[in-house]
Amino acid sequence: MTTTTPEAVIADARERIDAIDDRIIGLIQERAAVSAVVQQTRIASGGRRVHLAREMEVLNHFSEALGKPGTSLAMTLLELCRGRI
Ligand SMILES: C=C(O[C@@H]1C=C(C(=O)O)C=C[C@H]1O)C(=O)O
Repeated sequence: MTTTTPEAVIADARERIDAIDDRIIGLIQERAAVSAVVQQTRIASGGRRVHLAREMEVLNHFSEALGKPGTSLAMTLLELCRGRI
């Protein structure tokens, strides 16, 4: 029989959390790069960097999935991807 201490369970779970966080950070960087393509293309064709109607769709997507904190998360994500407005 294997005995597992609470300390070992916590240390193992934290390692998994760190690995998940690394993946989330990578996905955010990937999202920012894709977002930059859209923004640069729009600016190059005479448009604006920011498109508020689209941002509302992103905010709604996150709030439907995650509730009110999802809105805050989406706002931070938008700031990371297009800068402050
Ligand atoms: C990427 C776009 O440009 C900007 C960045 C967005 C984003 O990162 O999701 C959303 C709307 C725009 O303000 C877009 O219009 O889709």
